[in-house]
Amino acid sequence: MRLPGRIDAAIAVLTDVEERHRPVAEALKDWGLSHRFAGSGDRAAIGDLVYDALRRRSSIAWRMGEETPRALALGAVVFHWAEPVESLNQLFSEDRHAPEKLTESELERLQAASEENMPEAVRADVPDFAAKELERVFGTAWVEEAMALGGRPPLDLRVNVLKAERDKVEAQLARFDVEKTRLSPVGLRVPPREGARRHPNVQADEAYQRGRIEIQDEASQLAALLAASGVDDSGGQILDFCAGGGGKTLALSAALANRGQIYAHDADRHRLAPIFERLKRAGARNVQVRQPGEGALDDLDGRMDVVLVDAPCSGSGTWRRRPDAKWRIREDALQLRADEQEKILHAASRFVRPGGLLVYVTCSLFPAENGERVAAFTEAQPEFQALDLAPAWDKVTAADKPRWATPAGLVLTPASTATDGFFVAAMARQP
Ligand SMILES: C[S@@+](CC[C@H](N)C(=O)[O-])C[C@H]1O[C@@H](n2cnc3c(N)ncnc32)[C@H](O)[C@@H]1O
Repeated sequence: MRLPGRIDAAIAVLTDVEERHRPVAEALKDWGLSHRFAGSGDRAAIGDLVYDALRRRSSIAWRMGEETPRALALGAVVFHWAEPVESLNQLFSEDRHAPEKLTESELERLQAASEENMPEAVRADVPDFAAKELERVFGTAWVEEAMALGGRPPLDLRVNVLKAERDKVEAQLARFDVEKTRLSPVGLRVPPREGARRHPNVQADEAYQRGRIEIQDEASQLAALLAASGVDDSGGQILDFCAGGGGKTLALSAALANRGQIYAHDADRHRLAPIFERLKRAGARNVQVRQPGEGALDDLDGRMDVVLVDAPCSGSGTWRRRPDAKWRIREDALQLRADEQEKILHAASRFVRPGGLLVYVTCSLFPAENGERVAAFTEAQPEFQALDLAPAWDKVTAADKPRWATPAGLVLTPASTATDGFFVAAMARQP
């Protein structure tokens, strides 16, 4: 397929997403199944175009004067892939898979390159209520922070130090143009790709198959390292209360060098299911999986050095990877999330031993899910005190402290730390 056919396909996928309220990944998969002639390069390029159109949806719509799938796809190609608008109609006329030729008004809109007079809220490319939340954390820097949430993400890998060394894996994966991550001492990064170039399929690589690497954003790696720094080098006991598929559990296991004991728990046994295979591949031997159920954790009451709560959240920090979620989220869902987060914090806190740590993590940037939850929790349970993470940060990384660090928690963002958006806080229980 050439570019016109890919644009036409992107319009079809965006239409499916809009009209049937479908997640992008599913709509793309279906398109691939019903167009088997398209190669993997085509599918990746169509995916990139759809994702880029959604990442920049409000600013593209503003420049095009309409928010149709066609306007979004054309705008993404011209404004963000720097495709010269003058040659598009010629290309379209030479390709039978092309969309309809550009109208006069589309040509005019696509050629009027200026973003002058674009309102801040449009340039930020986030829903209005999110703009307010972001302004509460980042003040005047909120537009810059919001815009970075509309960029393309890198592909980050965590080197599993139980099985491999970072330098060696970096050399083995040199053909993927990997580089060492700046903050995480165990990370490698494939930088974001330009235009229709795609990221390598690292899961097919021997390094992945043999458990030497995991796919994990640098911010997640840091969150796990910060949590693990709450136990000493001889090991300790950590409860990963919301372990899901085990991303952070595996990172904790490696950070403890297979010493101590980690308990992986989740309220949803289906989410936990992949963990068994992943633990095996990673060679993690210090993890016990605790399936949910009445009394499943009773023996851990008041005994854990660290309890990690990687809470369910809006995911606003990961909008680069899931831009469709950015436009689907509703303001009233935030309150429901906040209530859920509060309940989980209280439920998890009973497992922290006196003198131990409750580490609270979200992949959100909204204060309603972050600092405010910590403040509400410590007010309700005064035997827990928010702990300044600065010393822990210095223990896990040689990098400077992040820009958005306060004694109540660290905020990592695409703009300030070149990671996904993450919040990490620690609360110490009185000895
Ligand atoms: C952000 S995800 C966890 C991701 C995981 N830690 C990782 O690194 O791959 C949040 C998880 O919290 C779980 N969860 C939701 N409510 C819970 C509850 N009340 N108790 C424990 N886990 C819960 C969800 O099932 C979900 O797997």
